[in-house]
Amino acid sequence: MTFQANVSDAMTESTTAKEPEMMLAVEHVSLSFGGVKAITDISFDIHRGEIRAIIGPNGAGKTSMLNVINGFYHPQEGTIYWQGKVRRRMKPHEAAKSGIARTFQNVALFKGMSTLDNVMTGRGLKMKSNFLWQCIHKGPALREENEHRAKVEEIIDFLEIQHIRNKPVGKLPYGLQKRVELARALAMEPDLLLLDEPMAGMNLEEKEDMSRFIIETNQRYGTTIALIEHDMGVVMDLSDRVVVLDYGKKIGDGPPKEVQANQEVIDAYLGVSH
Ligand SMILES: Nc1ncnc2c1ncn2[C@@H]1O[C@H](COP(=O)(O)OP(=O)(O)OP(=O)(O)O)[C@@H](O)[C@H]1O
Repeated sequence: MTFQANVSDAMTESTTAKEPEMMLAVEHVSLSFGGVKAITDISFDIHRGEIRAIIGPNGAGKTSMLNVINGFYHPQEGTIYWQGKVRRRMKPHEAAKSGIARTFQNVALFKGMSTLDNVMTGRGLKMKSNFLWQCIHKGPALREENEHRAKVEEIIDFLEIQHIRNKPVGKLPYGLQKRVELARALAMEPDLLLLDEPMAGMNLEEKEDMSRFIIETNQRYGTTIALIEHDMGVVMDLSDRVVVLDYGKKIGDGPPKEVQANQEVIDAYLGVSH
C-alpha cells in the first residue's frame, strides 16, 4: 500500500473507529549541510492530539528535524505531509500561518518589551484589519484589537504570568522567559506546537510547572505537541509516543515503555560505539 493510501485510510477510519488521525508525516527525509549529514532517510508521523517526543544524544538531528517541519530548512530529499496533503516547500511564516508554531532552544523573545507585548506579537499573523484602520485605531481595527487582547489575556491567565505582564522579559528569570515564549506560541492558536527543549536550564519546580502547562495545553486546547527534550523522566511522563534519533538516523519509534526497552536506544544513550 502506498503512503498516500495510508494517509487517506487513516483519515477515513478516524471518523468511524477513532483511529489516530495523521496530522503531519515526514517520509524519507534527508538533510545535509555541505558534507555534514544532519538527517538521513527519516520517516515518522505525528497524530492529531498527541504529545510526541523527539529524543536523541547531542547532534542527533533533533533541532534540524524541527527546522524542517517549520519550514526553516528545506530537505534535499523526502516528502512532508501536512493535514493529509503533500506540503510544498514553504517559509517559516507560511508554516506558521498554516498552523505550526514553535519555541526555541535558546529563548527568542523581544527582551526589551513587556510580557504582554511579546505575547501580543503572537497574534500578528491573525490580524485582519488593514493598515489604514490600524493607524486611525477605530472601527474594525479597534474591535479586532479588543478580540486579540481578550485571547492574550486568557493565555496570560492560563499560564499564570499575570504578575509579570508589564515586566520587560529580559529581566525575568530564565524559567519565566520560557513560559512567556510558550504564551507567545499559544497566542497563535496553533494546530501543531513544536517545543525545542522547553525545560532546558530549569530547576525541578520550574520543570514540574512547565510539564503541567504542556499537558494542560494539550488537553484544554487540543493542541498537538512535538517536543525535543533531554530529561528522560519528563519525556517518559509526558509523551504518548517517542521517536529516537542518533547520528541523523531513526533508531526507535513507539510508546515510551517500548522505546526505553529498545537495545539500540539504550546503546546510543550509553555511548556504545557504532
Ligand atoms: N546550520 C547548520 N550548518 C551546518 N551544520 C549544521 C547546521 N545545523 C545543524 N548542523 C549539524 O547537523 C547535525 C545535527 O544537529 P542538530 O542541531 O539538529 O542536532 P540536535 O540533535 O538538535 O543536537 P543538540 O541536542 O545538541 O541540540 C550536527 O552535526 C550539527 O553540527
